[in-house]
Amino acid sequence: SDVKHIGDNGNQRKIFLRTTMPVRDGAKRPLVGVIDDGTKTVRFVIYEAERSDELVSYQMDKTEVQPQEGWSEQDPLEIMHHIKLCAENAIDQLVELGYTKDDIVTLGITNQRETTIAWDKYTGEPLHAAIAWNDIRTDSTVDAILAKIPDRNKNYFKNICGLPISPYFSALKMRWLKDNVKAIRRASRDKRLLFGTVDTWIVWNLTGGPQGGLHITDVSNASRTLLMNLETLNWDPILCRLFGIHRDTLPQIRSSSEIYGTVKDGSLLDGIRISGILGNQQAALVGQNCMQAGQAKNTYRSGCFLLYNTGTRRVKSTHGLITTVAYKLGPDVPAVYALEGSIAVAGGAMKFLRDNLRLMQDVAADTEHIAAQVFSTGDVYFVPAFSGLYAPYWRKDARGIICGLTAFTTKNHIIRAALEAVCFQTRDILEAMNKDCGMPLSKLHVDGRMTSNDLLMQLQADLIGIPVLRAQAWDMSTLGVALVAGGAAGVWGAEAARATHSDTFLPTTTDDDRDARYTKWKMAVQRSLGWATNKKSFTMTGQAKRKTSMVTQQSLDVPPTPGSRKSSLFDNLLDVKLDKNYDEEEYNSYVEELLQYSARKFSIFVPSKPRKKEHTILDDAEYFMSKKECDYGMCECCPPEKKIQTNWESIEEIIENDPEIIFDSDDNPIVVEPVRNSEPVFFTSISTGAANLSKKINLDKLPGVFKSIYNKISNSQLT
Ligand SMILES: Nc1ncnc2c1ncn2[C@@H]1O[C@H](COP(=O)(O)OP(=O)(O)O)[C@@H](O)[C@H]1O
Ligand SMILES: O=P(O)(O)OC[C@H](O)CO
Repeated sequence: SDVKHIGDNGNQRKIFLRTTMPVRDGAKRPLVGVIDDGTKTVRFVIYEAERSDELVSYQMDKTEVQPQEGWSEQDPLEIMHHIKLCAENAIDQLVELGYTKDDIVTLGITNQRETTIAWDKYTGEPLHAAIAWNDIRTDSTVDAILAKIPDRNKNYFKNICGLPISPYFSALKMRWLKDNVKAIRRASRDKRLLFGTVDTWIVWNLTGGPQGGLHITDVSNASRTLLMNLETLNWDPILCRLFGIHRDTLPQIRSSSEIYGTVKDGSLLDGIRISGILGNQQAALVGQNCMQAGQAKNTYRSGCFLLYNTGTRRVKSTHGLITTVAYKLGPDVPAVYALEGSIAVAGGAMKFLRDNLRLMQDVAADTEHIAAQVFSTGDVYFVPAFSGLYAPYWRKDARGIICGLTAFTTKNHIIRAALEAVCFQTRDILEAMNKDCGMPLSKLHVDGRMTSNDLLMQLQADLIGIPVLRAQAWDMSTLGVALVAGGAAGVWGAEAARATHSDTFLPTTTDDDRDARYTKWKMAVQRSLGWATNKKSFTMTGQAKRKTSMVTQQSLDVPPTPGSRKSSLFDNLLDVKLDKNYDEEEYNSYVEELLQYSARKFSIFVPSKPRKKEHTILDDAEYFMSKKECDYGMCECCPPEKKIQTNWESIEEIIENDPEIIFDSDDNPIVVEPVRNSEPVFFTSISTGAANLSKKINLDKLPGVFKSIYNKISNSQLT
């Protein structure tokens, strides 16, 4: 490696450690083709086996449709069309290099995760546009689901599937499709409905579609649906019932690396095997060679996703991260898990500044240059919570803000603040990861198109205080899946050449400096929370008066009689016919037990504050803004000793304990405040099969009936 010191750029001193790229040795090798369906683009990339730099590639942009604010759709047919065209164009380039299509021995597929497609099994026709991962139309679907869950706790099923209930994940999109699209309900009734993430749609079409196409997915994609049990690696019956998704409509879950089948679609790819599937962020983890527990990578694209390999251990995050399957390298080997911090908007903020505010013309060419015109953001902070905040906050009610503007602020400051927002969000994730894993990360591997921005990389190192190692190429996802597909096809050995990093960015700031800036970032985040109330999202999505097939919150007041469809909290759950694989008796007791714990027995612990009839939005805003400066010790009024403390725990607690604003049937806002005054009692011993439910209970408010039920089930003496 040679070391380069690059002169001052603003006040950023950049330090690179450059390693050399792998050298091609001239020998002809088997080829591995990769289909990469991203949010914005489709690519077809071809690798020579065991070589980490791509041989040829071809890319096409996709059409993103936004029929309403917050909605984001894609055309499933366009995805298949682009895959074929990209493959043809990439294969054309092979000829000039002395290869032919027949040298491609196998295919891998990597894809945007969570994006959901529904189609007709017999005609192959999509029944609706694909609902993209970042679409937030399911806001009210989330609320309807939460209304069925004790304390409206979005993390209630995290023990089972690793995820919070959020519009991000596929189950919500499937539920929305069933609730809102007649054709889908009809197809479901006629047993013609198939659901899938994009990998499933692609494989089904490539392997014959209506003529015997394989309806499969891999564990990494399945773990993003909110329907997969992380332990059994299969669809979880309780979750399927909760969301009202029948297992017959879901694909079979397979490993990430095995020969699934052969292309049979009459295209140029006909006859080639398919042997690898990975969600694009998990694929980047493999591509970056973060295959040991304790290694992590961050991919900066439209969104930003930090994955930390935890080996075969499922680490449950208590700090807002999600647990996901990283990969499973064969049907008979154990799955490897990861903790993930998902950031919804990273590069997307640059696109927003270009397209919506017209602050620049070309993101790739202009961002770094413009941001480097100023030494700092001038205390401007930009929280790009366009569709809420994902990890670690999981607040769908957050919205974007730019704060700290003065008459001195220019577009240079704002663009720089957008870059810093990506870095601060990454620090949010690292803080949570360090707490969950108990050991701070010592370096961060990065990739993704945004990493070509040197200023961003330097700011990232400065704001997290550890070295940032940039991968040799921006795209590690296609390399990762080429590796697992090549492995299953026997052409890519485990010890073969993997990607190496090419540049290292070292931190140049002090701890105090970065902590002070981070405190300001947290304050900005605080101000973005609670902006989008349910009322707004209802108006935005035009669903205000829509009747869903979900039970409404009112039905919580009906005492559940297990087995009775009408009074059951899990009304629509019981609507779904029992799968023939279920043991009916076991199943019924399972559901019954869940009902016991999910019904109003728990919900009554939501504080029943007397409703102020005259409550207005302004009162709520006042609440949000009150005492925040003091909470951070940054106010004018507090004694100096308070000001020096920055207690991250308490800040997180404040965020966690923020009130949520909901609206009653007359559209009056109600502030739902979490219980704060009394000590919660924690017990975890209620075992309900796959669901291991635990609940925070306020003993003072515990009614006698609950105590008897609890004592009966848990065989203990709660008095
Ligand atoms: N030099 C750059 N500086 C900052 N942002 C960039 C730069 N180059 C690309 N981006 C941003 O990175 C994202 C590109 O990611 P890409 O991989 O094409 O998208 P996707 O995540 O949709 O697959 C875009 O949102 C773009 O705004
Ligand atoms: O295509 P990307 O890079 O935007 O990836 C999106 C993620 O997979 C969403 O979870």
